[in-house]
Amino acid sequence: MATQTPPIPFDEGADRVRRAARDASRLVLCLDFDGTLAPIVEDPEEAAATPANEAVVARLTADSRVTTAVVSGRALADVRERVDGPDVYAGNHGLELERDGSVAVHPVARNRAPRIARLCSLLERTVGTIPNCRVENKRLTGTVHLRSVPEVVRPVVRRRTRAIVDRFGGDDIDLSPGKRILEIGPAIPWGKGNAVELIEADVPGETVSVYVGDDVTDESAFQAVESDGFGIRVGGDEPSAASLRVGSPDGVASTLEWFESIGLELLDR
Ligand SMILES: O=P(O)(O)OC[C@H]1O[C@H](O[C@H]2O[C@H](CO)[C@@H](O)[C@H](O)[C@H]2O)[C@H](O)[C@@H](O)[C@@H]1O
Repeated sequence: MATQTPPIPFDEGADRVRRAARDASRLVLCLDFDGTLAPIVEDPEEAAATPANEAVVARLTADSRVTTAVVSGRALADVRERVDGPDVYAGNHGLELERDGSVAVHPVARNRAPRIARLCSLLERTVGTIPNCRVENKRLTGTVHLRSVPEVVRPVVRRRTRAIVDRFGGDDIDLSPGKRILEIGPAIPWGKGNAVELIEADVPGETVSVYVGDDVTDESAFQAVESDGFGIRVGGDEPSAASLRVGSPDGVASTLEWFESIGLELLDR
């Protein structure tokens, strides 16, 4: 596990980013969706990127020196509907990756998809009947949403979900936390960080990589970029593998605009 220290505000670390950009000829920009491009909302169906984020991602994608990727915990098909046009999409926390028009799916995750489907249907019939508890079947992973469940009831949902996943998932399926969610997925050592490494490997020349995200599953991606780039965490100064932070999806838009107006100018200087 990488050292986790409190990230510093992006503005305070911008000089380091400037120096790294001068040594590079290309920018790899990987972006999480919920809580990063899109503000967190009660109903996951209603989540949408802010207009400023949508616009700046489109402008950066149009620049030939930039590779943009959206790397989400949502199913690839879902996140694709929500953000238009990046060069690469990664869905289900990196288990599916769309590059150059073709989609690669982690083979173990593909094999375990029927188990996930079975678990999601069991969960729908059990915790899913608790008012405001929603089960999202994302094919390769599943999510139990707690955000709208009254606080006193959440421990019951957690307990029942854990019992079902232990009983019917065994050693093959993991349960992990997220922002007011429980994520069910194949127990394999693969996450967003692995997807980011594959994306970086496709880009030739000297690159500077940036990953922006807000949740625990983004930590492996911060780790992947921090050796020769920058993790930017959306949120407060809780310890993270990211060295930099911004406060909100509006702060993400300002930071992406900084890359557009200042960062790109410095490439190859
Ligand atoms: O990796 P991400 O793109 O950030 O996806 C992580 C999960 O995001 C969604 O849930 C989160 O956002 C919802 C809408 O704002 C919110 O209601 C929920 O409480 C958050 O945890 C999505 O629904 C999940 O499938 C993703 O895994």
